[in-house]
Amino acid sequence: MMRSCTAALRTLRVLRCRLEGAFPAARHPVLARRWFSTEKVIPKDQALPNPSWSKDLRLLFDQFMKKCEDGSWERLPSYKNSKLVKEQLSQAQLFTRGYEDGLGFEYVMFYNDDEKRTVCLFQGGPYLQGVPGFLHGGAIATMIDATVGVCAAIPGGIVMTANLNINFKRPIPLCSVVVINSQLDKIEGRKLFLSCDVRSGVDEKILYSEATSLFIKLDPEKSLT
Ligand SMILES: CCCCCCCC/C=C\CCCCCCCC(=O)SCCNC(=O)CCNC(=O)[C@H](O)C(C)(C)COP(=O)(O)OP(=O)(O)OC[C@H]1O[C@@H](n2cnc3c(N)ncnc32)[C@H](O)[C@@H]1OP(=O)(O)O
Repeated sequence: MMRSCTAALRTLRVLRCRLEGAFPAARHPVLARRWFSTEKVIPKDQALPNPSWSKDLRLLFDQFMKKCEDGSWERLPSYKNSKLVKEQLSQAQLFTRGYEDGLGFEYVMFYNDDEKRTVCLFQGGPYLQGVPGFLHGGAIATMIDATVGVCAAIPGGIVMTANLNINFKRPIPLCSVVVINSQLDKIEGRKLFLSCDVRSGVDEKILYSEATSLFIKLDPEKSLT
């Protein structure tokens, strides 16, 4: 128990350093002011099991938590709100965290720094339906964008999606679990190129989608609008 608490605290410290390293306040004054909160209240980490998680999602979560034990993988915490919420738009919250447990996007991401890979375990709930019984393509695109976005933001700092190219190969059944596996392929100046695939959870036999993306590191000298 004591050992796992110490390990958890260590992981938290590492994550905090990473986050601060990824987004030093000086890098992009406008976004940095918006994203960093000085509040003392500790928000709830949403990237942890809740009762809506299926057996498969829990199983995969447990397998990845095991991979975290030797430090090669890290679980990435995830929160509903940023500082922007309180200061500029009281109702703003992260798009993927806006639903009640189990109804929308249930997911957790893991990062491997050596391999520059991010894996997202994702269970899309009933409010994400497109064709009856299947996930909406926009919901799939959202989770692909979020996964490759994190994979780009950890080494790249403040980035935005410039291009996202998706091939939808098979429909994803609603409420099933998929594994989104993304990697950083190349960096050229401010451009980060990433690729990703989406496969069925646990057995990974079905290839649902494949994507490539381009993220651009924001230029602190340029205005976003
Ligand atoms: C362990 C630690 C834990 C860490 C946890 C991390 C937490 C992470 C937190 C958060 C992660 C994020 C996860 C969310 C992900 C969601 C992201 C989104 O949904 S973003 C919204 C949609 N995207 C937009 O709205 C952009 C709109 N576009 C723009 O604002 C601009 O076009 C922008 C910023 C992308 C680029 O503009 P410029 O002015 O800075 O740059 P220019 O000069 O135009 O381009 C730079 C180079 O890129 C090429 N380029 C630009 N766009 C291109 C395109 N579409 N295709 C090909 N090349 C392009 C250009 O040709 C140029 O190339 P040459 O340097 O000349 O070689």
